[in-house]
Amino acid sequence: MSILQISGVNKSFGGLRALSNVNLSVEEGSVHAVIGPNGAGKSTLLNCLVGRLIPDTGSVTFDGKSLVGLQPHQINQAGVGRVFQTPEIFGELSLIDNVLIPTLARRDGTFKANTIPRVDQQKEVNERALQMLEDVGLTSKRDMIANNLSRGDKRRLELAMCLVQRPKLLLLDEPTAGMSRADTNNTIDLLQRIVVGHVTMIIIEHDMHVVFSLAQRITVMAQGTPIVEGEPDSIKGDPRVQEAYLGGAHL
Ligand SMILES: Nc1ncnc2c1ncn2[C@@H]1O[C@H](COP(=O)(O)OP(=O)(O)OP(=O)(O)O)[C@@H](O)[C@H]1O
Repeated sequence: MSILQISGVNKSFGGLRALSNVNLSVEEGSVHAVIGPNGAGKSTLLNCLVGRLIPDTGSVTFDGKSLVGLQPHQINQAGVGRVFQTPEIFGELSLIDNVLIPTLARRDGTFKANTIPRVDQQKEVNERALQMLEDVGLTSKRDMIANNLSRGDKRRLELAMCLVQRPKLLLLDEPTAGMSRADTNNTIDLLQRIVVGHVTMIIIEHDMHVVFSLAQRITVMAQGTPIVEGEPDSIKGDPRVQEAYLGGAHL
């Protein structure tokens, strides 16, 4: 059963057509990668899903509900979580407070900063936030100020902030960009452990090692439109994909 249906989506910036008649369906519980060369429209598509951009035409239906025209926070409340390339964390706060904030936001539907101390005393919320830090391997740093974390740990923290809200769909934009091979492999392990099989995920990624380690289905975009879709093995050998990547050097 599909949880996300994108139909006939177009998006232009002035005279530049960034998305052209995009149709994409994502199966509930799957990991779906969207790949393609630079400028293919991947980030534009993701931005249309999270409400940062509004498609010029077309529909985006998530869990039976239209997302087009909703504000980013409304889309988040509908169950779509996202981790983008630049971690969006509260840099001056401790890790545990960073995770408590979205826990609270999800629970009450609103967030008020002055409720943090009160919530801190609530066992259930606290335990959930602590468990989340444990899941991403940051328990020992729970009282550190988030700004002092390494780049990789900031991404782990943002993933925790996202997952603690129990999204039905998780969007990841290049989760391993700029990471060493060791950090990349750690991230793959982490995602396999706490996301794959638990949450439907769309991942945009240039690193094919990451894509083929995680994805069950892959859509290849080029010049704003999906050109091929299929299971990883069929994508690897598809000549249209090789061509889109100028000889297939990335694959
Ligand atoms: N806000 C914007 N204003 C004008 N043009 C834009 C804007 N955002 C994206 N574009 C253009 O739209 C096209 C698609 O860009 P997009 O960032 O979606 O591609 P991408 O596949 O994510 O590329 P990359 O892998 O390099 O991140 C590109 O030609 C880009 O220059």
